[in-house]
Amino acid sequence: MKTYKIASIPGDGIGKEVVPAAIRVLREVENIHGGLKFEVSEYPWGSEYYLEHQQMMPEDGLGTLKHFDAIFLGAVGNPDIVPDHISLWELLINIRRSFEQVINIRPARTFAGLSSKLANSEDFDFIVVRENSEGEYSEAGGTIHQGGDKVAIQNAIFSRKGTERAMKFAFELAEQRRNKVTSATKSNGIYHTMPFWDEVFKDVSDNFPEVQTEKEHIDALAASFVTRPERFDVIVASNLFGDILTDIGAAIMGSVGIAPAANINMNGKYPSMFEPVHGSAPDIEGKGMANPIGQIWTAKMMLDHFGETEIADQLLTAIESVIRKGIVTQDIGGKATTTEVTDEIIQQLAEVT
Ligand SMILES: NC(=O)C1=CN([C@@H]2O[C@H](COP(=O)(O)OP(=O)(O)OC[C@H]3O[C@@H](n4cnc5c(N)ncnc54)[C@H](O)[C@@H]3O)[C@@H](O)[C@H]2O)C=CC1
Ligand SMILES: CC(=O)C(=O)O
Ligand SMILES: [K+]
Ligand SMILES: [Mn+2]
Repeated sequence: MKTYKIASIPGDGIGKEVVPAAIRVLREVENIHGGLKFEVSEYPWGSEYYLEHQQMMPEDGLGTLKHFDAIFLGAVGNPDIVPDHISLWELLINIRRSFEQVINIRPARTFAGLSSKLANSEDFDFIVVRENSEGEYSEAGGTIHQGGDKVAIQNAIFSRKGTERAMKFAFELAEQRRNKVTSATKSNGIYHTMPFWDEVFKDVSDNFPEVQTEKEHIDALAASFVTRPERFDVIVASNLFGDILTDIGAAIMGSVGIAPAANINMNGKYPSMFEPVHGSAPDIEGKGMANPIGQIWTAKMMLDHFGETEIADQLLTAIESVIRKGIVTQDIGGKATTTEVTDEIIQQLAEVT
């Protein structure tokens, strides 16, 4: 029996609805597989925890998480009670940085039976590799003066090490796919960091002569995601560009509610963290309407990460068949509740295996 220790952090809002749903699916994975066990420990960290303790997680929270095989997180953010930059930086971004989860992998693709928000869209299947440790998401900077004189400075940080690492990851991923990498740049408007980004891209691409490359400015690239998503294979992007592109990728699939993501630690020192692209969706919290597919597909990525690829593929097949049957939540055109979709995925999983 192989046992995986998972730290579950539902977080805020619909995170508290979709994480338990995905854990139920993982329980079915255990049943079907027979040789796998998930030891799940749940931590109630988030904005409500902050109200009580003035911090998003306990002082030794990272020490607690460190010993797990993976972290399975929903979403963080309840802007009514904690400012977003505090809640995200103290929990989500703190874990990403402290645990050196330097790459964020975010796939997007069409599914049979799921009508993309694009009219007459062709099939597409791409993965955004988002640099996850530096870039525009940075604490470097500050404010001076107050009121009308107030000035805010925010520095973007691009190291050769971090940039090269993300690009190399993207090329290696492309080699296992369709051999194409697109670089998201903006070297026409951002004077220092983006020409540097282009320079590193050129250097890394020289080591992968068989991979086709292109670079596109982020504005045009964002438009291409909408007009011609079928032409992409792997896209490598900085932290902010990758963040924005992956919400577009999710939107053209049909909904941000189905997009998965994996925050990958590459040096083996700390666990990786699996959390969907979407946030805590306060507008639909508590209504039973949250699409659980993003979180469940994220669980599939966690299974892949563990090397349990066969059952992971079966889980994706189960998700696909539920989409095809149209037993889906409102965001993708159905009437089903979070629980009904989850029940159906569990049932399909039993049937496909
Ligand atoms: N990784 C994380 O934990 C993230 C956290 N956030 C935080 O979440 C809060 C809300 O942020 P928003 O910008 O509104 O982004 P959001 O992704 O939470 O919501 C955007 C829209 O998508 C819908 N949506 C999201 N997930 C859905 C699902 N599973 N099923 C159906 N509909 C879904 C929401 O109802 C909303 O209309 C903020 O506090 C924000 O900082 C936002 C993005 C990522
Ligand atoms: C914070 C956020 O939106 C993200 O990391 O995707
Ligand atoms: K999330
Ligand atoms: Mn985002």
